[in-house]
Amino acid sequence: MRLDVVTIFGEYLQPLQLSLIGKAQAQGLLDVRVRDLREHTHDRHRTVDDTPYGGGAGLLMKPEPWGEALDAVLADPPEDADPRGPVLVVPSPVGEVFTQRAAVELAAEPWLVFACGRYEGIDARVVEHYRTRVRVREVSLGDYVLNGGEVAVLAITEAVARLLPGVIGNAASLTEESHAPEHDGLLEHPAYTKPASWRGLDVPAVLAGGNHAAVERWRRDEALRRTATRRPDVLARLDPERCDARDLAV
Ligand SMILES: COc1cccc(COC(=O)c2cn[nH]c2)c1
Repeated sequence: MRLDVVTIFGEYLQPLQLSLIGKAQAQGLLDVRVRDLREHTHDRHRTVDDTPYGGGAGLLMKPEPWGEALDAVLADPPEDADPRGPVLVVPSPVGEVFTQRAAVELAAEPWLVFACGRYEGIDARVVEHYRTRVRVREVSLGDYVLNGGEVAVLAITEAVARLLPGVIGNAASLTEESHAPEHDGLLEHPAYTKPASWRGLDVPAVLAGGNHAAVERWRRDEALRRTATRRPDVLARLDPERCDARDLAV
């Protein structure tokens, strides 16, 4: 997968060189290219922002540098690019809330381009213009505001890259975690490892009992119970076709 990131703070993306994502790059599973938006300014002060029309506090990112930067990115596609071009991902407080489903969708793309907004955001015409040329997804990590999109890019990139074959050693673990479609998006059950007793707290006996059907039943019950108490919105999405009577009794 090819990832292009356009930003004025490239150093924020350094963590992508570490650990699993760094290893994925070394293995050629990921090709991360960071582009400095200021390379696409031509005034002495390398200006990327200006005051908003209609007044209001703060500054907005000007459209021209973004147009030049994104055109330069699109002019250099990877060999395996989709005929529709990349998905342009714009982290933003006004975006669709990012979910594991979105991570799975983005992980299927050969090419993602991230636009990191700063200040109060990017002139609306940038997204408007690029919607006519590529698929654009404005994505929010949640109902809070960051100073820029870079931190969101780190989170989205990690969520997406770990789904790529070969990035995570044990692919089986991907299907057993919270929000995994294979588990109906439920929250994961509590998990335990040795010792069997710790500070007077014992591992639930069923887990050491060797009865795999009982273990699976316990895990499903706990996942349903946890989801019902902490994320009723997720439980509400549960496909009734995939529940048995006992599921609904929990
Ligand atoms: C593109 O316009 C803007 C404007 C303001 C901040 C940002 C950075 O993203 C976020 O704040 C965010 C992402 N998910 N949740 C919050 C982008």
